Amino acid sequence: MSQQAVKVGLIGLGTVGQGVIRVLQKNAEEIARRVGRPVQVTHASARDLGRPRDTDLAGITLVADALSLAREADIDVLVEVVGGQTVAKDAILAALARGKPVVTANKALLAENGNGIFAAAAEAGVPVAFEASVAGGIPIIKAIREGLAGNRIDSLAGIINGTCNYILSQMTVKGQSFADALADAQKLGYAEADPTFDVEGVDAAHKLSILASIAFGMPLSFPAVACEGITKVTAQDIQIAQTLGYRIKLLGIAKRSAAGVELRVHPTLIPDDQLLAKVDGVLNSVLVQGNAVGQVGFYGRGAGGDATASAVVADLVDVARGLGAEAHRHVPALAFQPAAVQALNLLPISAIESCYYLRLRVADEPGVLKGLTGILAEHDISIEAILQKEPRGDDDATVALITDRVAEQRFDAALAAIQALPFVREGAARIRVEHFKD
Ligand SMILES: NC(=O)c1ccc[n+]([C@@H]2O[C@H](COP(=O)([O-])OP(=O)(O)OC[C@H]3O[C@@H](n4cnc5c(N)ncnc54)[C@H](O)[C@@H]3O)[C@@H](O)[C@H]2O)c1
Ligand SMILES: N[C@@H](CCO)C(=O)O
Ligand code: NA
Repeated sequence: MSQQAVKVGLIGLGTVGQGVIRVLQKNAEEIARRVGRPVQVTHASARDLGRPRDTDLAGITLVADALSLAREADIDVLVEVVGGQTVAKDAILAALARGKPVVTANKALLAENGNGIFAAAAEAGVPVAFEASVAGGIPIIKAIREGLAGNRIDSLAGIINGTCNYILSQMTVKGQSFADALADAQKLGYAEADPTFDVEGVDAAHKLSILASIAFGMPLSFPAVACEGITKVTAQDIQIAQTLGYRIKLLGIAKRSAAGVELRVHPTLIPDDQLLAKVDGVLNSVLVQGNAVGQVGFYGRGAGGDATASAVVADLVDVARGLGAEAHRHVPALAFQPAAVQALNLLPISAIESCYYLRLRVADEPGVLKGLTGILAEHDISIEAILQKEPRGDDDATVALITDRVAEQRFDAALAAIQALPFVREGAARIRVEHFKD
């Protein structure tokens, strides 16, 4: 067994980059036993090389810029944990062009540019590994691509943004404000460089497009993901949902049926006795429905330096074991052979069916419930639960209800008619409701 180390070039020495160095150092012996030889970061590049860091950089050659590292350094594999589009993409393509495999945690880059990057990797005959890009430390990519390869996957759904789950959990359990919970998530290293990607659902949409591709064998289709974040979820809705027996979570959902594929990210009420409702803090969880295995669930830390590094290092182990192997021996990037990846019919959100939570501010006067239920009945929408709260201080009351399943278009038509009622005030909240099999 050759003892020459596998030489890793690392670009980005932030939360994840430093985690990768720590995990490779901490578990060096176990990793060498798994690979057959040591795996070491030999070159690294950061925007500010002089910045003091807690991580031990002894023995690592610091290179002034990321592109030089990718192009010129004597490395066997490039790890990209810079984030963003420009430098990350140029460095990855430069490494691939030189026949170097790549490991990346960059879901934004893959969601936007993955089809081109995977084509370049196929051309170069080397892998691009991306386990850390979805659900942090949970080995969800490997599980879907390899562990569930015997199934036709019909759907998947899950909590795939740690920052949003942390914020919603803190608001629900500790009564913390949205702004304070977000600031904590940033301090803990969970949030993206631009946290609007997290709270507006964009990061979850990036991840969902990656999961859908490897589950259904379709090209990355990020622009087709219907995306709503958590910025409009209020403490009042969280509290009413709890009273009705639900928790609010940001979910990513991908489903395929004869009609086509639905891809959506949005806040969702989930019955509080179901698995996903109990996943709190930075934890992520993904449920996958396969036609042979049934439902499989995955659960673990979705963000943070060491948890994400766990996935990056697992990819490094895979890549290191396969160095020099013929290209056809690599697991295909999108789980299906490139020629078998097929564009599928993507459904607009208006065609999608779900149950709805609706919360309204209404005048405290007789006939309100009759007016509301009348309009829902006219649109053939049944009500599962309804709750009325007397006014406190001002003249308005609150009505909240949960509907049966209905197509979005029909629900929106009913909502427009409800909002036109003279006793309904501005500021309705409407959140989708999903029930999962445990
Ligand atoms: N933090 C997490 O929990 C987490 C989890 C999964 C995936 N990711 C992904 O991992 C990547 C890195 O995230 P992070 O949280 O470590 O971010 P970060 O901001 O902590 O680190 C990024 C580092 O890259 C450096 N950098 C920026 N431009 C550079 C350049 N041109 N050359 C060299 N270095 C440069 C920055 O100075 C920073 O230190 C992102 O793609 C992110 O989406 C993060
Ligand atoms: N910002 C991301 C990092 C992990 O991908 C999250 O909060 O889930
Ligand atoms: Na993962």
